Amino acid sequence: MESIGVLMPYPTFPYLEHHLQSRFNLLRASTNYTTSIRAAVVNAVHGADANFIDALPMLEIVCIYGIGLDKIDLRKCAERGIRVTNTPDVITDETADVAMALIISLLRRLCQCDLYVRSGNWKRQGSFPLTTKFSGKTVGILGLGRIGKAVAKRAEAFNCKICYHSRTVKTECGSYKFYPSVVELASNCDILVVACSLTVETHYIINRDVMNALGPKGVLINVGRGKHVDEAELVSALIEGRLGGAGLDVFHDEPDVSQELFGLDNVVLLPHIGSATVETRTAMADLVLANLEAHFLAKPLVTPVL
Ligand SMILES: O=CC(=O)O
Repeated sequence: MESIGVLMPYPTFPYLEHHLQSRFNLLRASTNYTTSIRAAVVNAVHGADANFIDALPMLEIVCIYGIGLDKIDLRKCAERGIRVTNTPDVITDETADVAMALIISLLRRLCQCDLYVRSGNWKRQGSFPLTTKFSGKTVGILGLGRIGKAVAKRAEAFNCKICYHSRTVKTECGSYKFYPSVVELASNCDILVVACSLTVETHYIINRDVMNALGPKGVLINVGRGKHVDEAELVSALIEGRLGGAGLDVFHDEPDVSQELFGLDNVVLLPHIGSATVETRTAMADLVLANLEAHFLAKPLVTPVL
């Protein structure tokens, strides 16, 4: 397979680059090589749009090093008969762990606590102000797919009540209460976790009405995509005290983050680290490699999208 041209348009993870380089003809920029490129490895954040795909006439497969499909022109891939794979399952635990970390950091104000100790304020000013308990709260989950279910399982271990809104009722999750709308879900939970995929239907699904329904004591956690949330409305809701807090791993225009959020005490902001551990990124890379090899050996793809 050493002669097969595989394009990786931007750096990802040295382990993946090393294995691609040793097994394929790894090309890092498409210029001048377009006709020899038969596969592309992209991440979920930059994706593969119509221009990218059009520039590669011999492209047979797009392997996403990630799960989100919102930046991939799936219609164009389908038209051209280009196969698409992503890396589901292996990122579930990690992303759910980050959701839990955001909830606890936000409610117990762990970032401020850390600063309190480091700055010497503990010694100077005494005990840190009281915070909010997490165990036993009601957790509402938007999107009860793999990640949503993993968040629910973790929250159950904290004696939380679980409710959700999804496209369909999940009969296998009978102990979780289903709400037919996001506003109803938000009205009936303390913590709302966004764990659905970004589609035309879920774009800005967290709008002013949802934030108002969640209310001054409610908190929003987003481990999905920034564009699930109307970020300008979120800033207003937090500043005006209509929403209690937000824990965000994803933003509308990453890596640009609304500056107003920096000045707020009731937010925890992470740089899109849902799957960012050595263990998970290695498992994701192994899946990319397995899909590429399966494709070029004419075997069934391991995790096909198309
Ligand atoms: O956000 C990350 C992904 O979609 O893999």
